[in-house]
Amino acid sequence: MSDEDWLSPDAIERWWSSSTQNSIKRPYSADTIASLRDVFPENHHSNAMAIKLRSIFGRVQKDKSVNLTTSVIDPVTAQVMAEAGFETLYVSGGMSANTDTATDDPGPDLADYTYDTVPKKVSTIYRSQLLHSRTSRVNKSGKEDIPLIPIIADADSGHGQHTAVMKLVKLFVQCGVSGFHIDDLVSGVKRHDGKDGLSSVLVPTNEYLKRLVAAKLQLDIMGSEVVSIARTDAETATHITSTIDKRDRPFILGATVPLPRHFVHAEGKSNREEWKREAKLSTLDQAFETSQPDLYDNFVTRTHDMSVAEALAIAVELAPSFYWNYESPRTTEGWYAYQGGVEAALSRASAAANIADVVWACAHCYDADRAEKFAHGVQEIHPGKWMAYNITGGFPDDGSADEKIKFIPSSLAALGYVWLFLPIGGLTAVGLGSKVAMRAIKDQGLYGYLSQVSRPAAKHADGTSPEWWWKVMGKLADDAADAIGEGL
Ligand SMILES: C[C@](O)(C(=O)O)[C@H](CC(=O)O)C(=O)O
Ligand SMILES: [Mg+2]
Repeated sequence: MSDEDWLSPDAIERWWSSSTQNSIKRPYSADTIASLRDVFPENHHSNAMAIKLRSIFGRVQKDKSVNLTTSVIDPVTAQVMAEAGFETLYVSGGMSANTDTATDDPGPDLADYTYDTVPKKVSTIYRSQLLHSRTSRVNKSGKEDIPLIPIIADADSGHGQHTAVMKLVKLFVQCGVSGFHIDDLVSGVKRHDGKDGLSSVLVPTNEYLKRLVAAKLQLDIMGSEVVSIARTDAETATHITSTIDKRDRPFILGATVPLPRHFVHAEGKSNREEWKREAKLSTLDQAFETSQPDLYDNFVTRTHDMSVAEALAIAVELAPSFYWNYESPRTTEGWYAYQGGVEAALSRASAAANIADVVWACAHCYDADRAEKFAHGVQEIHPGKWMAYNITGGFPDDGSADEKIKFIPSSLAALGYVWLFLPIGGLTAVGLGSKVAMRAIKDQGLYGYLSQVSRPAAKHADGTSPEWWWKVMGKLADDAADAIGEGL
């Protein structure tokens, strides 16, 4: 878009009908975007990088392959990953939380860091790539230019309501991101020990979509091609904050057995487990079908567009003795019990696919059946939609699944997944790699450093040794000094 067209709604419409933008259904007009824009466009590097990312996804989709990456931790890992031939880099919120937050306070992955944490990491990695690319050109080392690698980053739950999401997205774009993911979680409530059966807590579908629309609105305001990835945690979710959205009705659980006290009064793990067993949790529709099979079709017809509260009233009108209580299993925070699974993830991804470029059902571990169900479900409604997959762990340590593991990327590619990432792989690799080197320095002193660290590094790893920074990178500074000359 030229600078003269920047504030023209017609030009914005034309951009929206281009191949990178035309699959998105926006609930706002080009006039609105024109009126929200600053007078001048910012000249974003991230636009060029985002187009590169789009072409990588487009290419792997055509080739029926998948782009695989892992987390980049710092400029050194970025450089090592570039040399290894990675085509995308992932800036993980979890790895940022563990190592380096904007407030300097590391901790577990709870997205409780300030919202500039991940964008700042993106900025460091992006700028380090620019520097390396300049060096490779200035030194004309005979090697090919070091390519700039698109960065995909973790936007967590958006760090607040729509204005926070917009500020976060703006900062990401300014920092040189090429893609980011936003999820449907309530921030900061992950239990790592699974206490009380609590895993992930979702916001209603509507709130999730609002986050994604806010993100797209900000991208449109900036004229940005950055790729948005809609992550849903519905596959592993156990709770939801509200029952208001009718799209969440099939997954809200209620008690089918009246118990004298509600769930919150059952104290301790075993009492809570027992409460849930006795309450015989079920969704409203399943409960009604089981208890009133003859009335079920009528119930479905009358309630197809209703939330649980509305549908429950109809259920009781049709069968006054019917019992289903979605209030009694609520937690002390007020969260409702939720039936997570691939169907729930599909319900969210199908809606999110209208407003985001990529859909992703976060599962942490590989499961062939769920990966297939999700892919088929998405592709049936949104043919050609880009899909992502993540694997954190879950494989047996004894090697018994190794042969199968080798084929996971090609199986995912065959299903249409375009991006596969190992969020914690970068940190684990850095830790493991430096263990050998640190042990050598500790045990053998200077000789250990020379023989096992600095000499191998000088041979094999541009950008990782001080010699390299001095000699190769120093040429940039020397060239600048020559350009400035002796003074006028
Ligand atoms: C992808 C993720 O959001 C991350 O921050 O890297 C984490 C990774 C993990 O905890 O396995 C997540 O999946 O929530
Ligand atoms: Mg994260």
